[in-house]
Amino acid sequence: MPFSPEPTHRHGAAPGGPLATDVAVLLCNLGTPDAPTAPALRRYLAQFLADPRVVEIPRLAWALILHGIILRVRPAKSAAKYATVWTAEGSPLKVWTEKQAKLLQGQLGERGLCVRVAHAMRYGQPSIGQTLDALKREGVRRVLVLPAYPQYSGATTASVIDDVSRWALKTRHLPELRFVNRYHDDPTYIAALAKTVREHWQRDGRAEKLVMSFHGMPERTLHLGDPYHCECLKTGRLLAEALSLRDGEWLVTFQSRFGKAKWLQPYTEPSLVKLAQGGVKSVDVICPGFSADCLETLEEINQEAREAFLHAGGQRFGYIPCLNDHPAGMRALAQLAERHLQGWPTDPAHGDTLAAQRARALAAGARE
Ligand SMILES: C=CC1=C(C)c2cc3[nH]c(cc4nc(cc5[nH]c(cc1n2)c(C)c5CCC(=O)O)C(CCC(=O)O)=C4C)c(C)c3C=C
Ligand SMILES: [Fe+2]
Ligand SMILES: [Fe+2]
Repeated sequence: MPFSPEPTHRHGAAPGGPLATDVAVLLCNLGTPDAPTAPALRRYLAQFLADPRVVEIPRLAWALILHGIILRVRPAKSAAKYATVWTAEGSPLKVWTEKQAKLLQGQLGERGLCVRVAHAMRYGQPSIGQTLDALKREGVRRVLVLPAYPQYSGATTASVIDDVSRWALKTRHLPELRFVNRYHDDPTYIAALAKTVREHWQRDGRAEKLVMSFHGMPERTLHLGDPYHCECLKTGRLLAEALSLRDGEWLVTFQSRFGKAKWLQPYTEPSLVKLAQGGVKSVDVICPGFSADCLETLEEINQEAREAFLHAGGQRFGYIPCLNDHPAGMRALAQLAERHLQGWPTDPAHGDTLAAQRARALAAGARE
């Protein structure tokens, strides 16, 4: 049978027919509101910020602050920001994540791997539990969970694993499960980032400094043993090495501070302002911790931080987009998945497993 990387043929959820593979990759991202409106933001933030992995303060006190203050004020403010980056197809994070799942399916197919790729969101839709249920119904018996976070943190990666575990607690016949915890130092990921920087330099010229801005975390999580900070610094160092940058030509900063506590430093926007005030005229900014452009990169960096840098005397602010659907970034994800799929039956010749045969028999029975 000719091999097709298309998810609609034997290797995907063919309408009316079962899968020829019982192996799936589940690409998980954070999730995003359904609409750039205050009610949609309230639903999204209520779920996101109630996660004890995200806000680690005693539950009762936090519930009072969250419902008494934050969910009354923040939804409208955040909705206005989302409105500035919203596209015809929806939130950028959703659009990129869907596209990445499709491309990953194709890339794995081209590598001769017969797997089903699906995507899910930790907060909002499609949820991780509902997607795992759907995969099971299609005959999937093995799932590689791939959180789209290069650097591990309790707030992101572990929270995805929590959610899969919550689904597992109420599921009788569990699939085999594997998890990718991190890929912050993966050479193909670093090379992909370096490629996007070089492409930017070729197109727009090279700035005096390369600022690598990562999403922040409360500083206390570092002292409690969260590896996130160290992994961001390692990604930064490896990217600088890949670009042959010298000390002083690059820096790592942390953005998106939330709440009053001290977060990881240096903070992105104040650093950019300090650079401009110190006479730096041009910067390039990349956000290597985000696998896809989203509110935090498009609005906070490419709008707010840009304005702050220019206002403080900077003259040129180059924004380098996230890996999104860049072929080099997709190759990195495909290679990562391939490595973690080792030993599972992904060969098309072996794709017609007992599970798939059983699913087909069931489907045939159901049609009669
Ligand atoms: C990439 C890694 C991320 C880490 C680490 C992270 C930690 C973290 N985030 C918040 C609070 C908010 N984050 C918000 C948006 C947001 N965060 C990430 C990624 C990480 N967060 C992404 C990709 C996005 C964008 C989502 C989108 O829809 O585009 C928001 C919502 C927006 C807003 O109201 O400002 C909040 C809130 C905390 C508290 C935290 C660590 C403890
Ligand atoms: Fe966040
Ligand atoms: Fe933000």
